[in-house]
Amino acid sequence: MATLAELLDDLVADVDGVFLFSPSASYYERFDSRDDLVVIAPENTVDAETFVRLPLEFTNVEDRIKFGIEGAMDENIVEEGDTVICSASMFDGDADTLTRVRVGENMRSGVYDLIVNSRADPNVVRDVFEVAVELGKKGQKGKPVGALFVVGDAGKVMNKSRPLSYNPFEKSHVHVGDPIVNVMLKEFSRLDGAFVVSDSGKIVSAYRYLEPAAEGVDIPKGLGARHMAGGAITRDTNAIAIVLSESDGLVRAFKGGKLILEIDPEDY
Ligand SMILES: Nc1ncnc2c1ncn2[C@@H]1O[C@H](COP(=O)(O)OP(=O)(O)OP(=O)(O)O)[C@@H](O)[C@H]1O
Ligand SMILES: [Mn+2]
Repeated sequence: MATLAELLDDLVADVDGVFLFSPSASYYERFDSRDDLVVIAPENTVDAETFVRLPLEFTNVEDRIKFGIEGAMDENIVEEGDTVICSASMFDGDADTLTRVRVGENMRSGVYDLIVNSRADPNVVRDVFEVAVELGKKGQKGKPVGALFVVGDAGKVMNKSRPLSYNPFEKSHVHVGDPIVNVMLKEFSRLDGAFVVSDSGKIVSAYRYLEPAAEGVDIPKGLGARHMAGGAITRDTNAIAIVLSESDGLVRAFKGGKLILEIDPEDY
């Protein structure tokens, strides 16, 4: 029979990295001599040599860990096949959880890059992405719907688009992330055109017909006008586009005129 300490030894044996999620200074100092230490936190308050930024609140520890590992992959700190031990706090206070994780290429969803390296606020990108995923999962009244969200650089996006109908958000000051707004976005997704969202998350307009220049846009063949317009506007402006396809149900994101993420909402 193994003792508890032996079981823990097995858990942490032969790891390629030790990932500390938001460690306190005193906890961090206890590890000081290791050179495979990675701190993953909103800010590098412990002055760690290797640091990955976590720009969002994650109450769910699994989501936090997945997001942090994807960030570490993006920064070339770990790669597929590596095994890391993650230390995190699940309840209040200091680290209370150790998890052994094998890094897989399937963890590189593109979501970290999208959220961290976009012009708009990371929380705004996350909220819009989640609305698109939820819409993709449930559809609208059981039927599949498509939707196009253009996020960030809203002034320029407005200049490169025109209204298809009156803008229901004209005089309102509503922001993505409000539960009521998410209901409105889902409701309006049945209507034509794009939603335009500002860097700070204000919904600037619905019903926008995008008219970006399409030259130099590198979008996979087979995608239609919604995806082309969404992709092209991100080359013409510093916005990103998050697109839910009505026909194949996938959520895609575009940045700089390129497809950077493609996920099935059912798997997310
Ligand atoms: N330039 C545009 N700006 C904003 N919305 C557009 C534009 N072009 C198309 N759309 C919207 O996309 C909808 C679907 O068009 P289309 O089928 O050509 O796109 P798609 O890329 O094939 O998307 P899906 O996979 O959802 O069918 C249109 O009904 C319209 O609401
Ligand atoms: Mn289509």
